[in-house]
Amino acid sequence: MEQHHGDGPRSPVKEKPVMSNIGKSTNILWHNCPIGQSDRQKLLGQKGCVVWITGLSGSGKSTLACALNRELHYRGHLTYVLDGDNLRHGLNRDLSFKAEDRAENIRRVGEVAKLFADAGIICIASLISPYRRDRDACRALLPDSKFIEVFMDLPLKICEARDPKGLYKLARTGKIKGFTGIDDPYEPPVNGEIVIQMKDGECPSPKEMARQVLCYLEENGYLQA
Ligand SMILES: Nc1ncnc2c1ncn2[C@@H]1O[C@H](COP(=O)(O)OS(=O)(=O)O)[C@@H](OP(=O)(O)O)[C@H]1O
Ligand SMILES: Nc1ncnc2c1ncn2[C@@H]1O[C@H](COP(=O)(O)OP(=O)(O)O)[C@@H](O)[C@H]1O
Repeated sequence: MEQHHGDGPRSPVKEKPVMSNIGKSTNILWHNCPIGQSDRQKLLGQKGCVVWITGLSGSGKSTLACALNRELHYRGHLTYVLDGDNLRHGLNRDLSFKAEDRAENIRRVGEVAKLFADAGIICIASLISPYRRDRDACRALLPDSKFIEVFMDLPLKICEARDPKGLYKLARTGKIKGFTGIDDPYEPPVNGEIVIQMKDGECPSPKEMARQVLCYLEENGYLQA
């Protein structure tokens, strides 16, 4: 992040630094390093960005994240996967599934993803991220088309039939409350960059889904510095 992110004006060089107040942090100063994002991108031969995969539980988010990660890795690109389920084992272990905790979950992951993108890495984030407002807030953190939203547009019926963790069954019998798609909302993206859909009643294979995203990255210049 080479630009100044404070509330106040940019600190003039060799003049008294201008302190900022951000949230509960008072008297803080943005420090710029001489090696920046463009230097790291040149080193890596790619553009740092965030591929944000959203969709219902069981829609294939993690499957796509892993398949895309593999394809990019074998083509020599540096990637990192941020998976909602995994992050809830650590960074986000204090968060529940109520709306405000989901919002905080997405905010934190958005900020982490922004750091990865700034590092020049192709960051693949796969989270249900059910609220449009929370996803849009992440998009706003990543200007210049660095936020690529991928919607897993699979019907609830398919996701529920897969039910690899048995969670839909628990939700249907009331043993899990507030389960996305059952008794908690999911707001689909309106203008996302990529939509993964069934074709002729068939779900694309993991490799096909990954190729769809890969083509987008290639066509839009992310796979070169
Ligand atoms: N109530 C409820 N609703 C939805 N999902 C639930 C819930 N309780 C547990 N799980 C499990 O948590 C995984 C989703 O975590 P996320 O961090 O991606 O969710 S969110 O973005 O904060 O909505 C999700 O993983 P995926 O199935 O991979 O989506 C579930 O395994
Ligand atoms: N394209 C696909 N075709 C067939 N099965 C899939 C596909 N994508 C995912 N699956 C299967 O569906 C289940 C849920 O996938 P997963 O990636 O865990 O979804 P999510 O991360 O959205 O919860 C898994 O059992 C997975 O193997």
